[in-house]
Amino acid sequence: MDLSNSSPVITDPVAISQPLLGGLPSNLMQFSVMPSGYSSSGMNVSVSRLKIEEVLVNGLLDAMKSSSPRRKLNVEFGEDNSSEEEDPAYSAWMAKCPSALSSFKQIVASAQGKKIAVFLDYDGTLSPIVDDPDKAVMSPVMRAAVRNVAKYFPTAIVSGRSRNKVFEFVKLKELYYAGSHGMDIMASSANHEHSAEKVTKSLLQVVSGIEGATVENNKFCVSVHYRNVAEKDWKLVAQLVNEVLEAFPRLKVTNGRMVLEVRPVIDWDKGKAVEFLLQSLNLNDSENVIPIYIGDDRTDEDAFKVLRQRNCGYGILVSQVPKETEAFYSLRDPSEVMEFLNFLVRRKKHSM
Ligand SMILES: O=P(O)(O)OC[C@H]1O[C@H](O[C@H]2O[C@H](CO)[C@@H](O)[C@H](O)[C@H]2O)[C@H](O)[C@@H](O)[C@@H]1O
Repeated sequence: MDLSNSSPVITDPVAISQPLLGGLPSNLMQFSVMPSGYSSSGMNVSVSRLKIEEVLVNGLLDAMKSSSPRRKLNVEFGEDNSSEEEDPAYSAWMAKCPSALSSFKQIVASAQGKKIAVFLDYDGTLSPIVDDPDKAVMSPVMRAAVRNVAKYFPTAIVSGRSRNKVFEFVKLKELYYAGSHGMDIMASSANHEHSAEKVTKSLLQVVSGIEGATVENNKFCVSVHYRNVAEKDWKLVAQLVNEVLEAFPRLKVTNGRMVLEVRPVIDWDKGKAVEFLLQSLNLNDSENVIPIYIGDDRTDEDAFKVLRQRNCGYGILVSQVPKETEAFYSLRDPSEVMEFLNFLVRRKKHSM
């Protein structure tokens, strides 16, 4: 992720022509992007690194939310959350961000005569959050639901994981994949990967003494997981990550669901990735295309925001707790995501 030698984000014909992306139109091969706020000299790094203390506080809040009793009901399928709406705070939030299932009729009415494009986050959206990131598998029924959706609608996975890794979980060749928060559809330089390897090595060294801390190399981004670390050690994890990053001024850290995500300081995120995919897939006609983006994480907010700003399509937040969001609708958990995807397919078949 040493960004000093090359443009940070340019089309990589090798990367985008890989079979994983499956049949991208040829215009994608010519598409290139130079994000704003960046100069190829590498001097104009305008995004300041989040203070690690801030990250930690956010992380603590996140952890508190994640470990709430509501989350404990979050078995992937078949749980009874019928008392959910009785929580006044949740009900108030649902009034602002209604269920995409109960609002399904409105959603399809607005999509009448238009083409739907589906964008899906992976962790927490298609697979339930689990303690071991390597075991975040997708259930066969969810895979079948996503496969069916992709039969009728252009469908992309937009994940914080590396593209290859998320493909190993999803295993569907008919989808489009954007990994490393969208950087893995188009990042060009081998330097990025080289730097990810370097920082991964340093991070592994420093957290090796902390029980439960793990480091995951996501090709252009690196995740430091603290889900399985005793709470008393979280601050230490954060401090150590911060110290390592002192030597990598072109990297920043953001906080996810009990994970510190180290990524390049470039103006690129899941929102930009969605815009890129819409353009590349000839789906940029906001009059006739309705993009639906489903995700559970802070990084998905960038994509929700893009859809809101374009005034076309819908962000759907997966959450069992009220959250500030740019999404229009909500779903409680992956089981509801699956239900929503199945509804889309059923409705499509019905209208044919
Ligand atoms: O954009 P996503 O597909 O949601 O990826 C975001 C991060 O997801 C993974 O971590 C999260 O899920 C793990 C498995 O359920 C969980 O153990 C961890 O606490 C969560 O933060 C992934 O491992 C990270 O690398 C991604 O950045």
